[in-house]
Amino acid sequence: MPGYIEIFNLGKTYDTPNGPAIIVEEFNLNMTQGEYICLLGHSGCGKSTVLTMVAGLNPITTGGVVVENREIDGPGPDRGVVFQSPCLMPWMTAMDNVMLGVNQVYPHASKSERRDMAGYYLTLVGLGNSLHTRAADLSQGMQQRVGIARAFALRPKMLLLDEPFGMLDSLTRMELQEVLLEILVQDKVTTMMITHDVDEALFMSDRVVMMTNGPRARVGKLIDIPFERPRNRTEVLEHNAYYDIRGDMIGFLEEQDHKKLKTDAAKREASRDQEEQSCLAPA
Ligand SMILES: Nc1ncnc2c1ncn2[C@@H]1O[C@H](COP(=O)(O)OP(=O)(O)OP(=O)(O)O)[C@@H](O)[C@H]1O
Repeated sequence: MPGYIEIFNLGKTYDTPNGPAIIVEEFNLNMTQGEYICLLGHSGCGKSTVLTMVAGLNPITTGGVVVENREIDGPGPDRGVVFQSPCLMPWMTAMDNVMLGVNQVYPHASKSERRDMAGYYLTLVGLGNSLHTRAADLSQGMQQRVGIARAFALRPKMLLLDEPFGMLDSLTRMELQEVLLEILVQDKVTTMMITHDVDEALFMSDRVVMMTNGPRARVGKLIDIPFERPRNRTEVLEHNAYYDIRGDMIGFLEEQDHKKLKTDAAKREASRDQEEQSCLAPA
């Protein structure tokens, strides 16, 4: 059955000084509407490469991405992106930062409708009292809230989050995870999020995509997360499947570690052999 989001045979080759490097290859994934997926894998395996290709910000080498029956060919308002740092205009207010995107995507709505839209999402993320505060005067957590409101206010079909809570302290992080889930219950936006945090993936997602180590990274394993929504952190932590699934995820990452150690050792041996051969070769 075709997915609401279809990612088929997605591949990325970067040109490097040492020649082409195939970072992602044959990455395949279908998502249903409203599904929340986390991408998990070792640092440098290619998670951001996949996410930025889906966002249309990174040219695709092979394969493609279909969002609700339309193959993407670049960035678009149907996909909202939130990075680790929200990149706001520091001299503009929270409201004006959100309005920047809303004005572009909804030029035919009246000014008051656009302000209502921006104000609505800023209030949902807990910034109802800071609408007119300059971004530079907001804490990091508040700035990230503006980033999330900005993405939602465009009413995207898909939300792409690249470690959105990575720079926040653990309390703010937990608070924002809950804010995000609350909005998603209402808006049902299909979401792909990168995280390094196994517990965050367990709390947030419907499925976790475990990526293999690069080069040629792909989907290594898909893990279903069975916890009911709306989720309550304590109930999730106390669920009898929690530690089994967590163990499964960590087991996969450890397995990838072993494979990497083996490939690195084989590479070192091959380069030593090559050096020896060149020393023995007649001048
Ligand atoms: N523009 C580029 N040119 C060449 N190589 C690149 C480029 N961008 C990324 N890479 C390489 O591609 C690989 C995957 O990078 P990517 O940022 O997608 O990984 P990641 O899994 O998101 O990493 P992290 O978890 O550390 O953020 C890395 O080896 C990186 O050095």
